[in-house]
Amino acid sequence: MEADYWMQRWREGRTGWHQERPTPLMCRHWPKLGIERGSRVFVPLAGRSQDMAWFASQGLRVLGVELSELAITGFFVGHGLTPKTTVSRYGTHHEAAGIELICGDAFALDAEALAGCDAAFDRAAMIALPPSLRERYVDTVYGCLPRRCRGLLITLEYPKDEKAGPPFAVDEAEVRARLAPWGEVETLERRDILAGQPSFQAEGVTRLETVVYRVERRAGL
Ligand SMILES: C[S@@+](CC[C@H](N)C(=O)[O-])C[C@H]1O[C@@H](n2cnc3c(N)ncnc32)[C@H](O)[C@@H]1O
Repeated sequence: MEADYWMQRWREGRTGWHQERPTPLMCRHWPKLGIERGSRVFVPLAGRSQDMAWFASQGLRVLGVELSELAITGFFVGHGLTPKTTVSRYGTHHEAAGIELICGDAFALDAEALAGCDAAFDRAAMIALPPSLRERYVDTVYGCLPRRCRGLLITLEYPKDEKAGPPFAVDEAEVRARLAPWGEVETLERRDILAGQPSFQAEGVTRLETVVYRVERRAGL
């Protein structure tokens, strides 16, 4: 999944992953993390997710990274906000109402870029990437988060031979193996969602589950 692929999907409005409401499983599990008001939440591969507005409504600050300018503009316009714009080595930063979105490549981020983050939220980000990019993604994003940073990761699981991604199936064994070098992983919920996903059924998918993990960057690495 190269940048051109995502740019084209945004240009053509093929953004079937986008939800007009905050992710219900996030609203349900986020309070368990005990993230204090004023904390900063990192949202990788942010799209124009309403989850970011939900974080702001909870008194949290947001740092997102997203390749598509269309997605970022759509987010701010959709919320009636006019962001201030600055440029750094990571890309063009757009900021309004405590929400800062970098129009840039997540793979270009480093520990300095994420230094101020206390929490992270990964929905449709890790699972948006093919296996060949996931290792690099985990090393860049999870590996650069500050110690003790904690958050939620939401994945999808389905029989891998029944559908081509994205979204890709990322099973629990893979999540645990990939994140083990960086921190702790706890499974909070596993839910069968096939009945509510007609597009997966139409592709012949016979099992579809979503899994919510609590992840915490280990201290001392
Ligand atoms: C499946 S969408 C999910 C968006 C969002 N997380 C949500 O839940 O609505 C994946 C997003 O990641 C963006 N993306 C893909 N590769 C990226 C990269 N290397 N750096 C930044 N954004 C990227 C795409 O443009 C797309 O908006």
